[in-house]
Amino acid sequence: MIKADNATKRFDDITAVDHICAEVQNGSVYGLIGSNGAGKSTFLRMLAGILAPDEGEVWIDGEKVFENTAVKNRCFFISDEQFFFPNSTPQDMKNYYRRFYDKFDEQRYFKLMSAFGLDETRKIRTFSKGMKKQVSVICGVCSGTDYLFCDETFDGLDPVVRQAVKSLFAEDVAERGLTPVIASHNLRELEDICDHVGLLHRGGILFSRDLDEMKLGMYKVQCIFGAPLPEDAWNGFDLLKKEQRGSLYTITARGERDELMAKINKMNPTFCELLPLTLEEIFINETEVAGYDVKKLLF
Ligand SMILES: Nc1ncnc2c1ncn2[C@@H]1O[C@H](COP(=O)(O)OP(=O)(O)OP(=O)(O)O)[C@@H](O)[C@H]1O
Repeated sequence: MIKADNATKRFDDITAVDHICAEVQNGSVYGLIGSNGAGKSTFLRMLAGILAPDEGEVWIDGEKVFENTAVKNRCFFISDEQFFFPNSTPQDMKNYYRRFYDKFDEQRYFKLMSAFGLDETRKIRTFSKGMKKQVSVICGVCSGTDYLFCDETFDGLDPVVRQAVKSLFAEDVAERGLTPVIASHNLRELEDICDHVGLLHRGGILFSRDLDEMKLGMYKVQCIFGAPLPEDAWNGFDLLKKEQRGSLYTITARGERDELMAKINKMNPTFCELLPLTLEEIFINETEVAGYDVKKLLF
């Protein structure tokens, strides 16, 4: 388990990370979301033991992270600003990581390089931004670490590769209990992968919640009626959102699923179905309830 206990980092008069207390359970996928400058990269670097806290502490499975080689051997950091040795090839980087990480899986590296269509003997500086990211991701998952810290890792990847990377992460989470912590300013990029999301704002964690918990008791329903409904038709519902286009309504409401559907069916819709809620919708609704306007913080 990763634990930040009042973790604080200052750069001169800027407090980039401000007394953060947070926990990341092993085997979960933690999304760290926040606008530009919120402190995501700094916090991620503290979790990975790259930056020392000025105040507070970061622990991994009860051990301090900073300057702890044994703990660092269990962590891989995929930086937003890609780091490769000058003039290096993927093969050089693989050999470097193989020396550092005891559990580096070389066979898997070969397999993934070929699956992603990357030439391991070509100079990385000649690769595109997305290809460089792919090399980092492949080295990251092949290092066999327990924790993977990803800073804007999906940014710049095309949709097919993004999905492939998400599948790789999901496979490692399921098969060997990997714990990825993924920082992004875009909630949509964390869709389908995170089970826990923390919202960072001005260096502090505003909100940290389990997605299944957030989804509980919140439903989105699309229904069509013979004619537009009167204004007071939805009065008996705990509505979070209502959209209307003629006689087509899309509502997001709190409540118990069967009770909600029974109430709508009593209104005699010609069509009615439950729709899945997007991560963005869940998050917006939930943070509104907690008193924050997430649209102002993220979009
Ligand atoms: N090395 C540094 N020296 C001085 N200030 C820094 C340094 N690194 C970060 N900061 C400041 O700390 C604050 C948080 O920066 P950080 O990079 O952690 O934010 P972020 O949430 O990752 O932003 P982005 O989404 O834009 O990458 C910002 O105000 C930034 O200017």
